[in-house]
Amino acid sequence: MAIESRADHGFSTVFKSDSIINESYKEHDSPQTRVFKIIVIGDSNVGKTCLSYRFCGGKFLKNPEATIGVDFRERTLSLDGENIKLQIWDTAGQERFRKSMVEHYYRNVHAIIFVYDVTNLSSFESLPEWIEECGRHSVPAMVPRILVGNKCDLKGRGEVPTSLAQRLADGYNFPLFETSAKDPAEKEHVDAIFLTIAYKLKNHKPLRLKQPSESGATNLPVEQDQENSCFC
Ligand SMILES: Nc1nc2c(ncn2[C@@H]2O[C@H](COP(=O)(O)OP(=O)(O)OP(=O)(O)O)[C@@H](O)[C@H]2O)c(=O)[nH]1
Repeated sequence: MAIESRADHGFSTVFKSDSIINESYKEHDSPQTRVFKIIVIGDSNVGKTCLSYRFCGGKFLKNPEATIGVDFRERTLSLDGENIKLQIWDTAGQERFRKSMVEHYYRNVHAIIFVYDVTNLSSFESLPEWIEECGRHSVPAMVPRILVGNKCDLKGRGEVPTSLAQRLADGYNFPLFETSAKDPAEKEHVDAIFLTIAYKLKNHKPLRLKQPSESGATNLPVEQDQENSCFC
């Protein structure tokens, strides 16, 4: 079953209905809750669905189906007394399942997670293409991007050495995480990846110098929209 997307996105598309709403969402969602959109990008089969499910549902999803378009999950966190809702867009890796959706993935995104499979060199070699795709969709440079190597439980059979991944991450100035959506011992590490992003976004205090023509006052800090925000 599918549900229509909300009108405030200004488009009509479908999401799968397996969205997982953290229990805390119902209890704590309030006008003060800040919502951040995070997209998870990478080749098919690298574990994007399993990673987002591990974070939002706390479990390893057995037998996931290939994502068609986008799966939508969310989890609300309470950070230093403030509610932060992370809206995770788990995107399709297969071109045929994503092409009509790509514009929607990147619109108003707050952070991007690029995923590769540590046992699959070609999924790692695809990363520059995924990163360039973001550039082509005008994602502002200040939107945080991170790199995640998944399936570390299979690391013995690994094809992508950490040193190689670190070089790529350094080249782009992205943080690198290696983890496993499958290994229960890595559950907290997966949480930590998303928490790192949440804190970064939470601590973002957008400022803009108001122009004299707007108010008569000068140098007053006010909220600005995402396009001009710095998340650093
Ligand atoms: N060993 C191991 N397998 C994993 C892990 N994460 C995912 N998998 C397996 O990898 C396969 C693909 O996982 P998905 O999460 O569906 O991959 P995806 O990137 O979302 O794939 P698309 O939806 O096609 O883009 C499944 O068989 C999962 O069980 C992991 O951390 N370790």
